[in-house]
Amino acid sequence: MLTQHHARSRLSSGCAQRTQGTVVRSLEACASVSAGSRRYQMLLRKFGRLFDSSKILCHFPQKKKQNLFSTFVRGLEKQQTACVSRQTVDARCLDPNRSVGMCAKRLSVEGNIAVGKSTFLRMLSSFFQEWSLVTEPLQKWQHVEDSHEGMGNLLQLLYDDPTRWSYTFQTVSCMTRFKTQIEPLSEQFLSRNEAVQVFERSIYSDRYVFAKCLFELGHLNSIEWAVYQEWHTFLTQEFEKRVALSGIVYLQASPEKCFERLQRRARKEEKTVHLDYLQKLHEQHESWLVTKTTNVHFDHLKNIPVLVLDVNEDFENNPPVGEHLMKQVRDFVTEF
Ligand SMILES: Nc1ncnc2c1ncn2[C@@H]1O[C@H](COP(=O)(O)OP(=O)(O)OP(=O)(O)O)[C@@H](O)[C@H]1O
Ligand SMILES: Nc1nc(=O)c2ncn([C@H]3C[C@H](O)[C@@H](CO)O3)c2[nH]1
Repeated sequence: MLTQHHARSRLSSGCAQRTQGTVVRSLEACASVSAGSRRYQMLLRKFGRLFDSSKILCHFPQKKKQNLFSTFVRGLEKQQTACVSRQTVDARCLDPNRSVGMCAKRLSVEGNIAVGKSTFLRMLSSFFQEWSLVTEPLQKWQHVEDSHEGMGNLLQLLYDDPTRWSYTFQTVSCMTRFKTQIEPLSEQFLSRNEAVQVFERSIYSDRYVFAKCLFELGHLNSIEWAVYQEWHTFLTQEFEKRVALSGIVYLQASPEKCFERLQRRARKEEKTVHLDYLQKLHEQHESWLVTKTTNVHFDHLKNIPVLVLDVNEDFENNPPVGEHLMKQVRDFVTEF
């Protein structure tokens, strides 16, 4: 292992055409991965080369060099559990000015209507009490301020007249999802060894499942679909890391099973939801997350890790099934 002494002697050896930014990024990356992991070794080699290949640090004032060096040494000493990929390191940082250690792993739980996402989130909250869970902002859609009527129920309007209300619904659903996804996390939460945040659905299912489906069904016309996509792309690029996810958990069940659960739950707005709509939504989920034939527009989303969990079986009233699902999520999260 590179010792403090070795690294110091390399500090004084020569110069190269590297930017300060590169050095800082390497240092931060070194500090953020587990010592002993392959990625760590790779960074170590890269870091060693940076020092070997000279000029690098001659642009830095002495104090800065010392700070950088102690950051590096702290990185060497740090024993973290997970091996973090470069892409994930980026996706985990909510604020680009924040140090790499102050990041959260961010997952979304995706799946068809009534597949059991809320139930699954409740189970996550009892297994992983330290995690931050963010439920879908459904109540906001059921209570939209209406200057004439007081409050309007947009979910009801959508299901009663989808062609009239789909565009309005998607603007509200997506806007509320953006708001929840960019909400800052407390310093206290972020400073935990493992800060994990889980969202029930995301700005991505809003577009690649629902809005796309409503367009294909003719409820969004081509102009509405184009306008929706334009502002969705714009906002996602603007917010960039603040809306990026580290992974997706896809709860998969047959449309028939979801329909059965939907009927049992009997939410009043969903009386007009039929099996064929659930079949269409199922196909959208499969194309996006399983066969990956959906054309997605954001690089980080193209390669995102997806955990597919079969939830046809009752996990709500069957503890061993539930525990097995939780274990799979635990392992999945540990991987990145
Ligand atoms: N694995 C399961 N086995 C049996 N019943 C389940 C299971 N998961 C959920 N349910 C039941 O199915 C119904 C729908 O579940 P839930 O509300 O969690 O779905 P959801 O995916 O959050 O729905 P939505 O898409 O509307 O947000 C509830 O009555 C719940 O008790
Ligand atoms: N059109 C449409 N777009 C969305 O982004 C969206 N997200 C959720 N829903 C519907 C499904 C449930 O009935 C109910 C609660 O999940 O809201 C949506 N409907």
